Amino acid sequence: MPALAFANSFWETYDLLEKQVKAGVRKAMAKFQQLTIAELYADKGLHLESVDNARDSRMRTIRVTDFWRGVVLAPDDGSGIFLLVNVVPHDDAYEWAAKRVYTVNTATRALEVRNVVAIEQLTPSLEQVAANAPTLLFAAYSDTVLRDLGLDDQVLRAARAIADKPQLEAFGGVLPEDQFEVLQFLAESFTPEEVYRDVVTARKPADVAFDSGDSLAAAIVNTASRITLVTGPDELADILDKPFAAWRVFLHPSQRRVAYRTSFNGPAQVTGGPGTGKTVVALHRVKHLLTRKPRSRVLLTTFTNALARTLRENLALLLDDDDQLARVQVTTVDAFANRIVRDLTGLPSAPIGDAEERQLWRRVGRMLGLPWTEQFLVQEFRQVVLAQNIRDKDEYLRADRRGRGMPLRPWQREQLWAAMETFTTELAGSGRTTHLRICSQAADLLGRPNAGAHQFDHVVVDEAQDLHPAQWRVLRAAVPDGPDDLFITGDPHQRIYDSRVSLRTLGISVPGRSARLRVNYRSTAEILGWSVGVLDGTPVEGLGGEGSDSLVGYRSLLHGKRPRMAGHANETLEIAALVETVREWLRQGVPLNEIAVCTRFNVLLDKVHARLRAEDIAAVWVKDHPRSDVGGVRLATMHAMKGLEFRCVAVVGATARAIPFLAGVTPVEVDRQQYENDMLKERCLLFVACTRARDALAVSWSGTASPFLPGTAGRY
Ligand SMILES: Nc1ncnc2c1ncn2[C@@H]1O[C@H](COP(=O)(O)OP(=O)(O)OP(=O)(O)O)[C@@H](O)[C@H]1O
Repeated sequence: MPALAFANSFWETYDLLEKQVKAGVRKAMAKFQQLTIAELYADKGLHLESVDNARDSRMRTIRVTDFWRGVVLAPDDGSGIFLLVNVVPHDDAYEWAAKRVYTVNTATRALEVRNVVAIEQLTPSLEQVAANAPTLLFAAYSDTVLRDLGLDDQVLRAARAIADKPQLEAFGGVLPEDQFEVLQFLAESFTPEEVYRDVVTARKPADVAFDSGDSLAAAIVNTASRITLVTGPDELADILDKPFAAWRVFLHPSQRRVAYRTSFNGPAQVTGGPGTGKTVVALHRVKHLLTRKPRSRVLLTTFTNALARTLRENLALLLDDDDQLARVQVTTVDAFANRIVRDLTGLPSAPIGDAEERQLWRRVGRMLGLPWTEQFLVQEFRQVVLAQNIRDKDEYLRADRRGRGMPLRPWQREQLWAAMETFTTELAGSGRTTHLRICSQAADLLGRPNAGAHQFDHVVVDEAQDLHPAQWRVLRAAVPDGPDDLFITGDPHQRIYDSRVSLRTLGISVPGRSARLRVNYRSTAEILGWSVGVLDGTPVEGLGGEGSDSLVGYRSLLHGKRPRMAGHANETLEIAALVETVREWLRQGVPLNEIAVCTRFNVLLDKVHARLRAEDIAAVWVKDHPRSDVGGVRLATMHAMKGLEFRCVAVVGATARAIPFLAGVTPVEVDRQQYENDMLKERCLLFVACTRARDALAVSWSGTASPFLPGTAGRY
């Protein structure tokens, strides 16, 4: 009986097909499981036939409906594996199929596809331009080096004619996938050794027929990152009927390598820019850990309750197994700490919010006649006392205040310690506490000998960049030291709260066990390029607090329109223009719940809400946690956009007064270091908001534009 495999190019179109066409695909696919190869060719309804003038003699088409055809690569190696590569309208199918050639990469041994006709047509004109180009992108590499990385004759000739990165990107869509990726890495200045390690070796599947020759069947098995092989009839029905989420099936080799690595001999870390699939990797890692040990328990944490809910839904999609699901607890660190304190002390805790905490500090400052602002007091308490788990005055007087720019004399420290005691006494008097103090208490409780039952076998941490040392202490205490204890994902470029950590000093050391993801699966290259400009190359401290992190090699394979920037004379006109933008997206068929509008503050968001309602456009607040199928444009502050994604995003009110919001930034003359941190936080906040957009991004302001918007300095 023949077997079936699906290429990712198929899923890209399948999801968009109408119901009746999908039914046609299902019916045709079922035949591949019921008939012999001879019967398939003889079947009248299927019309399995060769393609005239095809450059790849294995190309076939099948009939899906009167109007749609499937494109299939037929086996020529006696294996009987048919690869479904696309579903295309009838008239286009033959042309599409005729131009494509599938080959086996000489280095990765994976199956790749190229538009051979386009490469043949484009290369001579590129060569003409290249003859006069001052420099060529790959001039530094010899043919031998490029061939060792898997380039074949045709791609080598094309690569020799490419002058710069935009040309490479424009050409990319027609080049074989692995070879294109090798060229992209080289273009980003990775050494050939690094490219070999990150692209070629990364693709080497651990447990399959890697060296089993050039047969189509072996290559299909070796291409797990782009092809899924169907192993049984139930599986076929399952994958065709469920809404298809590519991330469940196709992992990029760099994602698969970390998610499914058998074991890490201690804490491991995955970083990467927005949309590189860190959350996807965290979910797959959970799956791996649960599968490896039948009774193991996993704690999976993220930053907000809304993100925890989405993680739970996605995990259920990925695991599809109630026993496994029951062994995972998905929560935020704060909620977990709260539960531990309640369970182990029998006492409920009542944390106050940030605004109340600031208010209390203001009262304490006034009561004691202190010269410092409440912002300074909050920061000193969080970044020195709670961060270092300081319990008494002597410890505070000796404390290392590295990272705090304003030096303090001993008598000032005495004064501050008295303020901290007043703060905690006031809190205790009203029966309240703070989230971070609950975390400190939970970490202590988990460290006691009788707490083993509350610990987990593995802890997986998503959105790790904003965790405070007290929160890290809870996570460290939630799992015994050892192999696969902590798996951490995060992006230091998305740090939007003021938490600085040194993971090593907290007993979480990752050297030799860290990986970086570089391919963005969410946004178009146009949105990404513009958003990276918001950061303006400002250096960013690494996730664990040691050294800096960078976005070198960070890229998207998708293309679309450039982000739209618009300044307006006043806010009313800006909101009117926003309504037009939203209407335009709706006219293009974008569903309401795939559109988000975000602002720095709630005041403007309220105005947007009122105006959308007046225009009969449904809108809901992200903070109300609407279910994903609830209609309505999503409204959120920039902070609430963390971790989310939408097809279209409008960032409104990006003015010089809102971003950076100087009232929240420590004045440079008070503390230069804190000023720089605060300013970076503001940049990162705008970066986070803009990188939530998949297809379209519109940024607007009234009055003077935010200085962080690339290309708009001082614009009205
Ligand atoms: N291998 C993959 N194949 C297809 N889609 C993928 C893959 N990996 C990730 N994605 C998609 O890319 C998008 C971003 O993934 P994810 O949310 O995991 O990224 P992230 O790095 O956690 O993002 P951020 O840091 O911005 O929150 C999601 O829509 C996800 O489904």
